[in-house]
Amino acid sequence: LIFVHSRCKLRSDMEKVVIVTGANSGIGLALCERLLTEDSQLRLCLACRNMQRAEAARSALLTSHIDAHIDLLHLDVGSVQSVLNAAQEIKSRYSRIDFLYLNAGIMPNPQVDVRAFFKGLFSRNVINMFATAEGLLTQQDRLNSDGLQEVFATNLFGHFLLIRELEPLLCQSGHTTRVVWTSSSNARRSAFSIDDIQHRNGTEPYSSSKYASDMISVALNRHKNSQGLFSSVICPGLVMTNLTYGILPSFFWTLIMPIMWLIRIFTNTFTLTPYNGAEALHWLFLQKPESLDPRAKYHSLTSGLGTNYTQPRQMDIDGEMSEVLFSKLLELEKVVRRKLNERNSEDKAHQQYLRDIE
Ligand SMILES: NC(=O)C1=CN([C@@H]2O[C@H](COP(=O)(O)OP(=O)(O)OC[C@H]3O[C@@H](n4cnc5c(N)ncnc54)[C@H](OP(=O)(O)O)[C@@H]3O)[C@@H](O)[C@H]2O)C=CC1
Ligand SMILES: CC(C)CCC[C@@H](C)[C@H]1CC[C@H]2C3=C(CC[C@]12C)[C@@]1(C)CCC(=O)[C@@H](C)[C@@H]1CC3
Repeated sequence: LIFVHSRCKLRSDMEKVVIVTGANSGIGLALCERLLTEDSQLRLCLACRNMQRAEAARSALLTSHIDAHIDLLHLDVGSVQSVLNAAQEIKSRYSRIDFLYLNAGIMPNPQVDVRAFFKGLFSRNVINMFATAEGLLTQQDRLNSDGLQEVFATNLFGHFLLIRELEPLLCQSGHTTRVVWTSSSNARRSAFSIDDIQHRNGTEPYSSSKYASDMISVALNRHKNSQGLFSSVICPGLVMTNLTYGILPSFFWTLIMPIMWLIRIFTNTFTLTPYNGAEALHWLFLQKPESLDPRAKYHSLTSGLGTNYTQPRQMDIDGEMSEVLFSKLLELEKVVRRKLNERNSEDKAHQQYLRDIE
């Protein structure tokens, strides 16, 4: 019995624990598929807001990886309460985390500036326009039920709060944990304002939130590397997923798809398939954290001949500003926790009142 027990313990010690947010579709799902192919011993946790889609994703993964150890976790990164509940659940399920992939993201109500597109098409900036969508895209954001801007809350703050809640697991002596943010080459310094971190007053909340995640990754490395937590950011390139299909009407995508494959010959950033887009996420899984550059964004790229590779590119980050953002997020965390406690006690009081008058 002791022998069996120690073998089981050995197996669970060797199993890497990997959590992926937004794992039920697109790049997140492709990453899960690639990780299971790389390491069949993984303990993989799909952290999703829609449990039906999460269940479907697990079934799809199990068809090609029959013995895989796949857990599901309910997590809506856009809701403070959901993040706190999910973190609690993670702490009760796992004794350590090896990789935390912060991949969930949204781009609501996107608008394409068609005039800017055609202007850009005949300019020297055309390749950059196709790689970053600079000057082409705006979005309409809204407040969520926590009173936060939805894009900021989903793409950045929910993930930040998750890291904060999981700190006891992520920062353990003698163990290294890797946090990987799915950022974007659409992240742009000029779209971000340190005086408006939620982007309440602009029309590029997506770009702002992704730039903020780049900065937070740099700040996390400064604060947490000594405690064994290493953070990286990636850009998957332009990938055809639910997010991109939401930008133009579907008939339009069908029309321009042959052109997209043609453009791919001239730019390596048109990775197009979720498998290709997950290249940098997969590549980071195989790297030693000490060998990584905390100020680099790792790009998934696909050559004209279809070869996938990962390339680091320096990010345009001001260290001082990333520290200020880090402090502002810590402040905001205090505020949302206080508000949530107040809301919960009001709810309790209301329920008590209802019971009393019954
Ligand atoms: N596609 C592209 O060209 C690029 C994508 N990215 C980034 O890649 C990441 C993955 O997107 P992609 O695969 O393209 O698009 P998908 O829409 O296919 O995937 C997004 C995933 O995030 C999940 N998600 C969204 N909101 C929440 C939430 N509040 N809580 C939990 N999960 C949530 C979605 O779940 P659900 O199914 O419930 O909506 C879905 O699983 C995003 O961060 C995106 O910004 C970056 C650069 C380029
Ligand atoms: C004739 C039409 C008006 C053509 C429109 C083309 C655009 C829809 C694409 C050109 C570059 C694309 C792009 C993205 C979305 C679709 C385009 C704007 C992204 C913004 C998708 C999400 C990201 O994070 C970026 C890295 C992508 C960059 C390129």
